[in-house]
Amino acid sequence: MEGVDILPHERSKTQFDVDAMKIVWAGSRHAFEVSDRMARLVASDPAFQKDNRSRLGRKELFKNTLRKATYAWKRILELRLTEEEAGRLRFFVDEPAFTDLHWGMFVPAIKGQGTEEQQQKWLPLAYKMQIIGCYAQTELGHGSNVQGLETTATFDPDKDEFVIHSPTLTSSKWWPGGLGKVSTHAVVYARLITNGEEHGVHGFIVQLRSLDDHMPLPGITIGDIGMKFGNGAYNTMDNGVLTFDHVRIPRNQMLMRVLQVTSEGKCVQSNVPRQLIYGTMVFVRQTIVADASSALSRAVCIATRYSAVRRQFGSQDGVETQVIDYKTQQNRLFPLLASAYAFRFVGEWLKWLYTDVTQRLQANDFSTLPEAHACTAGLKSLTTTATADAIEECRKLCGGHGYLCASGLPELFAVYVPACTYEGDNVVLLLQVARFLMKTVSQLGSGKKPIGTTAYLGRVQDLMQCRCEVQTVGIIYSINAAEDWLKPSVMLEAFEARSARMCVARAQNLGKFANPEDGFAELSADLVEAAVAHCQLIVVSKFLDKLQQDIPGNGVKQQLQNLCYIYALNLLHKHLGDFLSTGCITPKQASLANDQLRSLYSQVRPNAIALVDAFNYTDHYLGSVLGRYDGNVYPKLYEEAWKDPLNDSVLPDGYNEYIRPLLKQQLHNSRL
Ligand SMILES: CCCCCCCCCC/C=C\C/C=C/C(=O)SCCNC(=O)CCNC(=O)[C@H](O)C(C)(C)COP(=O)(O)OP(=O)(O)OC[C@H]1O[C@@H](n2cnc3c(N)ncnc32)[C@H](O)[C@@H]1OP(=O)(O)O
Ligand SMILES: Cc1cc2nc3c(=O)[nH]c(=O)nc-3n(C[C@H](O)[C@H](O)[C@H](O)COP(=O)(O)OP(=O)(O)OC[C@H]3O[C@@H](n4cnc5c(N)ncnc54)[C@H](O)[C@@H]3O)c2cc1C
Repeated sequence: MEGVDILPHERSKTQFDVDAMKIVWAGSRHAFEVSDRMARLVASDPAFQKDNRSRLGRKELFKNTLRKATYAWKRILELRLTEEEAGRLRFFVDEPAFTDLHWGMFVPAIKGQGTEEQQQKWLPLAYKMQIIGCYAQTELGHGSNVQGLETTATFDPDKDEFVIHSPTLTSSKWWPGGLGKVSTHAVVYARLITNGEEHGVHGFIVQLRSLDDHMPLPGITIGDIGMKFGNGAYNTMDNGVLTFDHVRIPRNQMLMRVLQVTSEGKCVQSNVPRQLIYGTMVFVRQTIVADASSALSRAVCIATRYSAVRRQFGSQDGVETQVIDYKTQQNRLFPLLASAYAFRFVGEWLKWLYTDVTQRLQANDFSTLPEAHACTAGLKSLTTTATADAIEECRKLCGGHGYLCASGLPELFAVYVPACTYEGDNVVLLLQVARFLMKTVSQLGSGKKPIGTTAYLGRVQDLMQCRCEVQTVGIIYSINAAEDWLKPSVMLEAFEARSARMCVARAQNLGKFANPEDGFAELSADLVEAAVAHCQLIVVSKFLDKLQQDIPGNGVKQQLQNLCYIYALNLLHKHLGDFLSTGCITPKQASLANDQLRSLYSQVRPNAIALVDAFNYTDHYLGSVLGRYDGNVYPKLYEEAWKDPLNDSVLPDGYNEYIRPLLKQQLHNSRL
């Protein structure tokens, strides 16, 4: 069987209702319908063509992005799309642009940190795109350490204005997307100074460019920071540099939900916590988790379809084996497929958590903010690291062809990998989680019961005390056969115990230091491992929770169960050292877990193609010859090669200048 016959044959083996799975993946029938409609709209419009991106020079590429982004906006208005539809449309256009920062950070910053009055003034302008905004926080010399920013905003009571200034080279704003060439406004983060006193970092709405001729306003120097990793990729974005030379803005352009500055320069703290200044980052980190499942599922879809099409080495009847049938391929690919689903569900849960904390904040209940910060920071870190690694693994799973731009994977990797850095470097964010965990553990003795995602720390403490005498044989008695690993309570207990024990051990080690900050710095690598264990537990537990829900559709729940256990057992295998060294499981139980994992791979194998079809990606969105829905890989790959500009002529440019003289010289020499 060849090419176009393979994937239909694979689909005929499916053991579950793919349409029902599409709805589970999308989150609801409504979400599925919106996504499906928007994906088709984009795919069918030649204006959104994207297959030439990697061949364009920077200027052409950027102009092309401007064209697409403004055309997308025109369509949004013409079709009167809802906010949800517009978001999906932009998602399927699949090209990083200034609009991401305008809608994703500038608008949320004003919503989250602006007073009612400020929102009323600025949001209508932003909603109509009469102003375009970006989020200017990071500086050349300071990114992770927000409190270390150098830009100043000094209040001048005589004029009732702030003076925004960049005192040093390192205080130049550096990186903000949309800043370099497009934004008319920015939310700029700067140290507030009133009456000679410092009051920490705050956000200010600053106009950067004239609304008439787009020229930078007096005192403002602005430009693009230059080419970034990869062809095409994130180079569609104008990440920018910006300096201020005593730029004046009215007092009412400081975002004042957290702190108000009066006309005398007095600071009045409102009743919301200072950390709300970081609120936009919490919002975006939450969206990044949902995005991780999109990027990962896209790579996995390409690698899975291609693994079914690709054959290597013989079998007895002379037909080569589909590479997807090799256990090694399954062992690399299926955990990534499982991760895509796992990240989808944890992303759904995180969205719920974010909505919940937002509602509480509106009601002046700030109690869940630290947990929301820890969860968004930790899950952002976990899912983006795993996704970036997974995209690269998918490229390798596609062999040599994965290295071609036509596979879609190099560009996907190049666009995706900065997610490990932006919105908080992943290690820095895990250290935040570790601080939160250490604080929680330190309060256990005081009788304060941990809640939410840390509730298990209270429970497992009890467990550790009452079962300490059997620790050498593992704390989980009930695993005596491979199938025992398929019990939700067993899986949860193993992940909870591992994380709790790692946290408690780290806290005990910290206690040995006279100065806790010295201890934290010295043990930071170990602390990061505990934070990872905690975040992995959250993902596993939210996947298990999902399975408790009513999931309609023939065979759908069974498939999700298989994926959930593949996700968890693969993690267990990868982090076996943690599970064994903390005495949570025995080597025998670990070996049973591996047996179970292999058996699950066999159950997923006939459903693999349908499980990636359930993502409902159009060929346009996938942007991959290897991942085509019809599996017609080789003819299309062959066709694609001829489109390369090098093939425009038989003889390359430079033949007469370089190749011909070289060959002639060799000929001449050989005749001597
Ligand atoms: C509508 C469509 C949506 C589409 C979305 C589109 C998304 C577009 C994506 C585009 C791609 C890229 C854009 C990229 C943008 C950026 O990168 S913006 C810049 C991001 N920068 C960072 O993330 C910097 C990272 N650093 C920090 O966050 C903080 O400085 C840090 C967490 C490291 C804290 O450092 P410290 O100095 O220790 O902390 P301090 O300021 O003193 O505060 C300590 C205290 O505060 C708590 N805390 C910290 N952060 C938060 C938070 N975000 N929320 C709540 N609480 C927070 C911390 O836990 C401490 O609490 P404690 O109780 O005192 O222990
Ligand atoms: C594509 C892209 C888009 C971006 N868009 C924007 C934007 O729109 N607006 C904006 O304001 N910013 C933006 N940024 C900037 C981004 O937020 C920062 O790059 C990010 O916060 C990391 O900060 P940094 O670059 O200073 O890294 P650094 O903090 O300098 O990190 C360097 C290394 O030091 C390590 N490190 C740092 N601190 C610690 C610590 N305390 N303990 C242990 N290790 C540590 C890190 O793990 C890392 O390995 C963007 C960045 C990129 C790449």
